[in-house]
Amino acid sequence: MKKLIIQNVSKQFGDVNALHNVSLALDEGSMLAVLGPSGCGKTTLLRSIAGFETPNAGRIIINGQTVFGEQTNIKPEHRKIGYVPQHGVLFPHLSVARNIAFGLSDSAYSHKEQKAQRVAEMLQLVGMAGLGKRMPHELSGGQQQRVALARALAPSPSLVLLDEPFSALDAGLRTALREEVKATLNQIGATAILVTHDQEEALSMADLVAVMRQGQCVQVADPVSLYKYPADIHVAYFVGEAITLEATLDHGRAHCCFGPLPLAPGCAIDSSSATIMIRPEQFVPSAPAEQQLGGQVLKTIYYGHNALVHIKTDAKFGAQEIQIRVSGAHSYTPGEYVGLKITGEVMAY
Ligand SMILES: Nc1ncnc2c1ncn2[C@@H]1O[C@H](COP(=O)(O)OP(=O)(O)OP(=O)(O)O)[C@@H](O)[C@H]1O
Repeated sequence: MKKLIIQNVSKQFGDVNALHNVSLALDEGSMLAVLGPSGCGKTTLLRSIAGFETPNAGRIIINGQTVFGEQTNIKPEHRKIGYVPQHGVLFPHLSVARNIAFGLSDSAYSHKEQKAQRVAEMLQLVGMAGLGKRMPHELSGGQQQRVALARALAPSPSLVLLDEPFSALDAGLRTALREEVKATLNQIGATAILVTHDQEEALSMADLVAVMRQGQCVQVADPVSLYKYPADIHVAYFVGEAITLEATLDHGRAHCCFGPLPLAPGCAIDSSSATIMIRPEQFVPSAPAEQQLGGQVLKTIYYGHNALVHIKTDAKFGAQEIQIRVSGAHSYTPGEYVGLKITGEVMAY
């Protein structure tokens, strides 16, 4: 069953089209990442789903119930949504336990003991059992975000909305917390939407990624398909490093300065003028050989687990500056000549 359906939602602020005809659908128990650059409309979309923003057009259905559209606009507090905002999430004057209990209604949890029990369950869920008496300022940034998640999950929401919840954390903590949050949401079968401008976060956490640009949803795909088959060059660059080359397409092959290359499914088969896209890790270094693609190392950018090696291909292969991704265990010296093989298919636009 679809937990969330968004149909042609638009929102204008004056003459800014913050959202333009956005449509999305999300399965129960899955996570959607909304990915896009600053100002593309991510937060407006999240706030429209939550009911904090009223769209100008469209329809939003949660759990089979229209919460917006067709003369309906259900108030945020009746949409059964858990919201984890970016900053300033906890009430500073309330203990961790009281922060978590804040969203628990007296009707659903009429006894004090029931509330305390639910708070204890939530603390356990986010790995903070026994810390309910602490005040927010006595917690690390990561712990504060875990409490914010516990508070959002406590009332058993239909949908959990996470608005860049890791952006204020340092890199190491961010990676660890991403995995924890994903595991926690999986454990309770939550359906969630994560807003982020970090492609690594979107690809590593979500089942489905929606890429937004200037208020529009330009592609919705699972992480592997999105990375391998981006809808256009801009999406290709947004979700990773890309090398683009001019080519002609003929009978399902791209002909470029590196020779003939197989085309990914769904690309045009014939064209006298196309741009192809290759990912840096599709280049595999090999021993230099006659008539085989190769070039001279310009520089290496080392990332530890892997490295990007900048190479200028040989003149007979177009003297192109490209980047290839190699294991961090190998080192390449500027001036060194390396042979290159290209693996997999290329996208053409
Ligand atoms: N309340 C508002 N009044 C006027 N313009 C707004 C308002 N809220 C958002 N906008 C505009 O709508 C567009 C989309 O904004 P939004 O905050 O949704 O983008 P975003 O993708 O979440 O950006 P960021 O990643 O920087 O948070 C932007 O041009 C923004 O300036």
